[in-house]
Amino acid sequence: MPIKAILTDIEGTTSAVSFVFDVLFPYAAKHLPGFVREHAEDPEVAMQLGAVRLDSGEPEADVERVIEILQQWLAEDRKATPLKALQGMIWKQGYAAGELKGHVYPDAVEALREWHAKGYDLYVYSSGSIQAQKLIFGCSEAGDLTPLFSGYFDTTSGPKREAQSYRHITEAIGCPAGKILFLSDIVEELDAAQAAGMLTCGLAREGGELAGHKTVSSFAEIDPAAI
Ligand SMILES: CSCCC(=O)C(=O)COP(=O)(O)O
Ligand SMILES: [Mg+2]
Repeated sequence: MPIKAILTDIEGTTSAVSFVFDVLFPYAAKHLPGFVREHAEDPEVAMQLGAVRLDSGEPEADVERVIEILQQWLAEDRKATPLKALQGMIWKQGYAAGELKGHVYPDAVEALREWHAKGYDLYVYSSGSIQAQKLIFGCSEAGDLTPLFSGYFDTTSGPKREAQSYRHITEAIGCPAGKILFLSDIVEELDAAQAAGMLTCGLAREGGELAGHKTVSSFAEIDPAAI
């Protein structure tokens, strides 16, 4: 069955882990306290602070305590939806100020452009919020790549290591799972996508093998027509 859609992870797949860990996360950690204090009453921010109180089991937490919880989650790299939403809002300011530029590997840029031109529908699935996904590709070192994508999925579709999340995404994309190719650097994510019926390809940019999945070190090695 030929591939119709390609769904890609970001961190470690289209973009360097080091960009996320050494640039994006520290930027969010540095600006989070000031951002939350300044915007605590803004409806979008207030909604996320409420979700932190709920998820942490601390319904009475004041703003300073919520900041502490968020900093703890940041340190643990917790893929919590309210943290991810707030990170996206903070990064938006960094991209707008010219302090951030999204890293996308040149081989990923070239392949994504080629696949789009050939008619494949391209989608993103990342733990980063949809806003953060649009920013990394929209304000990338290679320019605005968002016209290449047909849609974005984040943790609101479910955790990346659970097959059910990929079933939700398949339904949203609207084509059979067997026509969707999922790309990731994490074997548990590939396993979950495969369990939901998707085809998979692992990215091991430092070399090596993602057990049970075709593995490549660059997008240049992926030919969706040959999968
Ligand atoms: C949208 S860039 C920031 C990515 C991020 O916040 C993250 O947690 C990485 O998640 P991924 O699912 O892309 O590995
Ligand atoms: Mg990844």
